[in-house]
Amino acid sequence: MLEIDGISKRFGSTVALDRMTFTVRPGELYGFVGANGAGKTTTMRIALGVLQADAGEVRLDGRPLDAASRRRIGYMPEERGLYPRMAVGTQLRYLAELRGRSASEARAAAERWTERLGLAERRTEEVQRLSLGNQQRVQLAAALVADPDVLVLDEPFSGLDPMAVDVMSEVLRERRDAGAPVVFSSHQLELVERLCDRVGIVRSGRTVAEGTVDELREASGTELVVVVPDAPGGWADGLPGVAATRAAEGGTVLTLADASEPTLTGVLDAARRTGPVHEFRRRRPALAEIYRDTVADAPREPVEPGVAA
Ligand SMILES: Nc1ncnc2c1ncn2[C@@H]1O[C@H](COP(=O)(O)OP(=O)(O)OP(=O)(O)O)[C@@H](O)[C@H]1O
Repeated sequence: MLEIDGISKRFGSTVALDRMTFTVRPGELYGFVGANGAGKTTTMRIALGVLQADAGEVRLDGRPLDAASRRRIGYMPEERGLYPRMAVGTQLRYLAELRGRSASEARAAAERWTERLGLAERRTEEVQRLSLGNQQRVQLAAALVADPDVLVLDEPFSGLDPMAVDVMSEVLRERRDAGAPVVFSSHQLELVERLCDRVGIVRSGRTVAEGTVDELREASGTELVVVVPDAPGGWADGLPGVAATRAAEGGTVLTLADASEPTLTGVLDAARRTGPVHEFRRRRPALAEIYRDTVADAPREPVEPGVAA
């Protein structure tokens, strides 16, 4: 389990992190999302010991991280720190050996991961001669080659072609299924929604919402889609428990102030009085919408871990 507990970090007068807190559990794929400059890379760098926090603690399996436990983490940095002139295979073997693997283990792991990530033909090529997407595959191989217990990946999907996105997704799921905590940052919210068990939304260096996408949906309020073709405009305005209405999704979308049984029954009865009801369902907002709403009205104080804002 990887715990980021109340990490703060300033760069001069810039507050990059302000009590950043979240936990990635074993066997969990955790999506770390937030605007440019929200503090994702800084958090990951601190977790890997590349940067020092001003306050707070990072723990792995309950113990503060030290040099030895950091070696258990496979890290894919945003700045993609590979040696440009080294051949792919040599580089991967070198990184595996640096992390304590024997020469034969390192060779086997480099072969396995280059094979798996579609890089077998590129093993003898210099990294700098590869396309950016292929360099990124090598970077993922570099994070995996020493068989880490935890994966921390900074925007691993950016710039990948659809096939590479599929391979990356599959590898992350596999590591998760093998019991590793896996955390990655991304601006591709559809992908995060599809892939992640839990999501942390950060703003201005703090976690402002956290949970499964369904929990975040629940916390973002209830909307109903009602399609009543014969209804006059404004048919749902002012119904008890209805905070707002708008025309969308081929009918009327009602934002409920409360999603209680009487409110739902009242809306359904009102809809029926206008004529046939073609659709009556709860709307499921996409993560991108929840994200926009959450970031727009984020609270000033951070939420308790595990509680969606
Ligand atoms: N080395 C540094 N020196 C000064 N300021 C920094 C440094 N690194 C980060 N910052 C600042 O800290 C804040 C958080 O940056 P960070 O890179 O962690 O954000 P991010 O969420 O990863 O953004 P992005 O989505 O653009 O990658 C920003 O205001 C950034 O300008």
